[in-house]
Amino acid sequence: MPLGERAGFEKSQSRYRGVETAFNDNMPQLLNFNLSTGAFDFVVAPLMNPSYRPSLLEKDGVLPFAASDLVLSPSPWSSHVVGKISSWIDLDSEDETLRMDSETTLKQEIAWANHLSIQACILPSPKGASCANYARCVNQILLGLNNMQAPFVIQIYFPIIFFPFLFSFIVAVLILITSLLKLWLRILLVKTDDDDVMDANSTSFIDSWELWNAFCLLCEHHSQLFVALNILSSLPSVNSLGCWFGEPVTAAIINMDVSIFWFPCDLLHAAPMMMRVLNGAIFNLPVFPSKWTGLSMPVKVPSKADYWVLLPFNTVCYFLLLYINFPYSELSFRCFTVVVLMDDLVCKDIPSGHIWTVLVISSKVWIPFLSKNVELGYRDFLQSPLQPLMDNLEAQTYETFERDSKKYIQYQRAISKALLDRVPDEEASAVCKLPFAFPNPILVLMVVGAGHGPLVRASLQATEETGHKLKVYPVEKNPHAVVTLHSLVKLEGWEDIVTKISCDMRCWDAPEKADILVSELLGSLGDNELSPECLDGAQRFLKQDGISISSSYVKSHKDLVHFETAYVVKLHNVARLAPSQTVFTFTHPDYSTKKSIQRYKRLQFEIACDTGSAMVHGMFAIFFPPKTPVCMKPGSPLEVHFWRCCGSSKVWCEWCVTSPDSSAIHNISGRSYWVGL
Ligand SMILES: C[S@@+](CC[C@H](N)C(=O)[O-])C[C@H]1O[C@@H](n2cnc3c(N)ncnc32)[C@H](O)[C@@H]1O
Repeated sequence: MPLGERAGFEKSQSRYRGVETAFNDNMPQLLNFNLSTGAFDFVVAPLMNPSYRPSLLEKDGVLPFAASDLVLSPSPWSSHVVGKISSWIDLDSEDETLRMDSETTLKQEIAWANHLSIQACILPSPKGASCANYARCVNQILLGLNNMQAPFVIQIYFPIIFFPFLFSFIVAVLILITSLLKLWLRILLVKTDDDDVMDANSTSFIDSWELWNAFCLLCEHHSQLFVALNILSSLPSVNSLGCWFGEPVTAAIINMDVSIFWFPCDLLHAAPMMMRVLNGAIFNLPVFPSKWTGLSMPVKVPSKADYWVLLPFNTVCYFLLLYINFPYSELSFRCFTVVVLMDDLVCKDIPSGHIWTVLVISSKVWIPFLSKNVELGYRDFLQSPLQPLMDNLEAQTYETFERDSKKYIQYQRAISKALLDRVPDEEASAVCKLPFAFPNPILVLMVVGAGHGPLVRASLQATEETGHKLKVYPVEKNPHAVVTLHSLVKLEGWEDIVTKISCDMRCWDAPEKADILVSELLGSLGDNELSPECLDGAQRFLKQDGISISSSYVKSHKDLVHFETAYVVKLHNVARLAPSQTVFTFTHPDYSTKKSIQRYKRLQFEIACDTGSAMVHGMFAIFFPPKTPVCMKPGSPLEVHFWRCCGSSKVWCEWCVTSPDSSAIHNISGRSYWVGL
């Protein structure tokens, strides 16, 4: 269930705005006051009286600690309230009474939030660098939340069988139960080199990411634990900010007073001026004094469509930004949404225009970027790579390939160029002008691994574009795909031009040689669909001066078995710590006699010093995980070794890390992950 209901928006939490309030016993009034204008969708409210201390109970008998749950029906609790855990709690305090009070209060507040079916609670920031006891209690709570879920589900499924009419009720309850309470840990985003930010009781610096990482490790990276970044008036370096993009950041709490704005990064230099112009001219918003825009802070959002958030700082109220980082969001790039989080007392001092600024910007800026994006369902989802040589792909897989229209456009362009290279325009037109019947030269093109035929279509479209004539041989070893190919040829009336070949390209006895050999066997790693093996087998029927498309490619980028396997994954929630590097290169055709398709490469990745500490969980475009994540200290390089090994029935990779520390060699002899020949 989303935090609030907002008409006209697609359903993703990224659209919702909240306002932070002081404790108020009268929750209906609090909601009415803060949500009635439509500016906010939910409140971030303390659930317990801040004066409550368990140790004082016996003396003063301070009960009840909160208002009755019945003041609201379950639905508003769940969709309009985020719980704010008491900020005074300090579970790592030297003071035993405070520590014990903190633990009891934390557990009571979470249990109360859970009872109210609240979706999320914001936990206060750890008070110092040492947070082991805090993390231990949070981990216990998270474990308890999970355990609470199972019996409910069993009880609920049971009557569905016998009482189908209860279905709608049951679905509603199931939704509540399956949306487990999430915990957002507030972390102050501080610069590692910021002299002002010191551990309260020692001289050591508190690195925000290290603090979060330590907490998260202690909680075993629990999936219900998120980070809410509290951005202060000075930002860490862009590189160290990048580390957060690999973390489950659900919110950023920002001290600021007016507005935020988005700019494509190439407008960055003009940003402060543009911000004023756009505010006034396009969005019809208040134009703020230039001294505010001068304070703008660019936050780089490292994504495909790099966008920047500009944050004019002035500590009056808090703005909370939620990542649009949900796998099913329809937005095609990573971005933030605006959630205003401010104390309602402070709120009174802020002209309403400022709130409207946030409202209008957040509604207008999102809409142009909405797009149906086929990759969204695959984000951050680890998939075992396909083995199209050994296995026969399913129809659905071909359909997924075919949705990548950009790929086929690029192929069509390459084929057009190859056609022009083989028969330049002048030559073709000279042939046409001859007085006697002398046919245009007909080029031979072979699509090896044709699948359902999208590359055959791209080839024929290229002939229309260039006016050249072609004879096409699609070669496909998957008999099911050949059936589809057959129908396509018939349906399109290509029988005179296209001759289907149903066999493995490595053993096909071609009736003639090809001018152009087209293939798409790269996979995510360049060679994991075994293009070197297949194309070496196919180059027999490419003319000596023929053209291969693609012609060269590089390896760009369980227990034991799962950590010795490469995965296909559309990485989205990721911090890219260093630029990608070339690993292996293959060239086609390759007539050298002493060639080997085994490879070895050692690579060093330099990570910018101002990145701070970081954790490496994997490498390359196809994801190779190290068995144990590699902890990087500022300034130390990552050294990895990579081997491509070939046997008589399989091809596999082995890899290891040798710096900053040495790992074992992964996947030795292809014991866990290999590609069958
Ligand atoms: C990645 S798919 C590409 C399919 C199609 N060209 C496309 O773009 O949709 C690779 C195709 O090559 C076929 N293939 C793989 N190895 C082959 C071989 N040795 N001989 C013939 N076909 C092969 C697979 O069956 C599969 O259909």
